[in-house]
Amino acid sequence: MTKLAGLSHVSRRFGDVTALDDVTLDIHAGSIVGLLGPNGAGKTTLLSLVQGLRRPTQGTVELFGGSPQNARNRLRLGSTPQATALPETLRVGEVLDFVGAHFENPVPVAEVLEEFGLTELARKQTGALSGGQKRRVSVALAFVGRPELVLLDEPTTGLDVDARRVLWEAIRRQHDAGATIVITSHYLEEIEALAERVVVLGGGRVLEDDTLGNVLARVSLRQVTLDSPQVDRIAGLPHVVGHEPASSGTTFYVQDSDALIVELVRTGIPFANLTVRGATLEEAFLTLTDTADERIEG
Ligand SMILES: Nc1ncnc2c1ncn2[C@@H]1O[C@H](COP(=O)(O)OP(=O)(O)OP(=O)(O)O)[C@@H](O)[C@H]1O
Repeated sequence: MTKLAGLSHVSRRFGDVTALDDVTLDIHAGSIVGLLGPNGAGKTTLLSLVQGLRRPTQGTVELFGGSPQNARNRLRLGSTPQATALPETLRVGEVLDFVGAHFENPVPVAEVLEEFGLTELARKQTGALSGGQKRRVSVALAFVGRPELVLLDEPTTGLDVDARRVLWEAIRRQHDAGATIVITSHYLEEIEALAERVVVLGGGRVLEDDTLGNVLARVSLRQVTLDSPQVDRIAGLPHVVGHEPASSGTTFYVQDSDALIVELVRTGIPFANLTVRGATLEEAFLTLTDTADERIEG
């Protein structure tokens, strides 16, 4: 497997804030890596180090076998700029042309427009685009230079479901054509739709780094909601990984709901109004990262 980028024992601090804490991670050619984590987990900081926009406080970052600060290495990398960074008075086609001119062998503008469903918008000034349209232009820009590695930071935030799916299909086609992709997202369904490997960041640390299937299996929790005067005692039982107040009673996140109920009966803890349902992946993932935060803080 060819290593395209890597972080070795990387920490990055901003004053008192530790955005990344001893992160070691390699990105190999041919994969789509999903980078997940709650707000402030360190995802954007990690991408900015790989892009050479920031330097690590400790540890080393490598891009195509060299330094991310090396301009020749950066030419082999594509990334989404912030939507607000688009020059407002230029037309969509002109922006794609302008960015393409920085690369040796750019994709023809008409082809990029077609691939990302932007043909109709080619003559529109970017300042007149909707938020979702700007996002699509930003993602298209990442692919203009035929990059080997593409970093997509929350590419579909603010898009409706249909627009999101159109972008996912384009990203998948680009991957099939040879691009290696790192994508950050708050949307688990996005990571599920695209990623083969999942890295979960929390509090600046790598909490999980595994195949999509294995990570999903680990975060597949069930929710048991009930009324009880002894919430703390239930929270301390085996299988319970988290709990929070519900509209009626308390919801406990558990790996094995049957085992919890057996345990409730065995210990004689009083309870009423019990319901069980599968946790959504979003809920399961947040519980996983919250639990890890408590572990790190505690
Ligand atoms: N330039 C900066 N100056 C000070 N603190 C920063 C800076 N950039 C990031 N941080 C802090 O570092 C931590 C990680 O931020 P980062 O933006 O990498 O997280 P993230 O996972 O991308 O979050 P989000 O999902 O909200 O975009 C946060 O606590 C953030 O406040």
